[in-house]
Amino acid sequence: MTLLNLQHVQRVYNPNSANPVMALKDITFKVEEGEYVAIMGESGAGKSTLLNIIATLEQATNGQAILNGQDLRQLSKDDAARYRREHLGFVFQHFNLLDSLSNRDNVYLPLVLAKAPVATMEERIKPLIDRLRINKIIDRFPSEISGGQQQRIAIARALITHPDLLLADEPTGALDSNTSNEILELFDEVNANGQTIIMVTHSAAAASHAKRTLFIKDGRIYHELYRGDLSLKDYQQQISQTMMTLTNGGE
Ligand SMILES: Nc1ncnc2c1ncn2[C@@H]1O[C@H](COP(=O)(O)OP(=O)(O)OP(=O)(O)O)[C@@H](O)[C@H]1O
Repeated sequence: MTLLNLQHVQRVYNPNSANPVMALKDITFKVEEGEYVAIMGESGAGKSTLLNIIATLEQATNGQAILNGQDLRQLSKDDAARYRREHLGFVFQHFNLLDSLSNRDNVYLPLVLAKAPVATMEERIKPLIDRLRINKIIDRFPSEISGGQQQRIAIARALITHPDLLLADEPTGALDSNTSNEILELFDEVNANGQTIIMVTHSAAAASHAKRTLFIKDGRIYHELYRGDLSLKDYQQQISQTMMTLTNGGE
């Protein structure tokens, strides 16, 4: 089933000024339930703008953005905030955990905001503690654990609402390569469990874990690669080559 359907999405910043910026010119693609899609492109290509539109943080100026049957352009600001809480999970480059809360309370936070009963929180955290291997750190504080461990807690926080879609923005950008690999393997497992993931990244190594990579250039989809049966290494090489061609202005 199609989870996300973007049709001819455009996003113009400062449309009435002397210098309007067309951050997205014409973006059309679909994401099926259970897919794992990476989005790559040079700085300024429009990746964050695209992610913000899918995340209901911004609205498309033109075109259609439909997520799980909901037309995102129809959402008011309040509706969008609720929609985000109930349907989307977020993982960021810098983890964005609250230092004053224990790791457990950080994971509970989206359910606290949704006024879920404590029993639901306790029931939902259990499989996450096992799956994300955070049992030893769950009752510490974010300042007492490593970056990779903080990202595990952030992933648990993103998954505890059972989101339709997990959005990750450079999730390994602040981690060393070994820890990045651990987090990417975790994303693989989360996806293998059926979770749909869209990840924005500058890293070919990170993108190679996704089953499909979309390349954005100047606000348009420039190219698309499927991993198919390729090994991680070969796929990563293909992604790097495509990025190089894109950066050099090739067709
Ligand atoms: N609020 C804004 N007002 C005006 N222009 C903006 C705004 N946000 C982004 N832009 C412009 O829109 C274009 C796309 O920006 P965007 O942040 O989506 O790119 P990006 O691919 O995410 O870049 P990076 O990899 O550096 O984060 C750029 O030209 C940027 O300067």
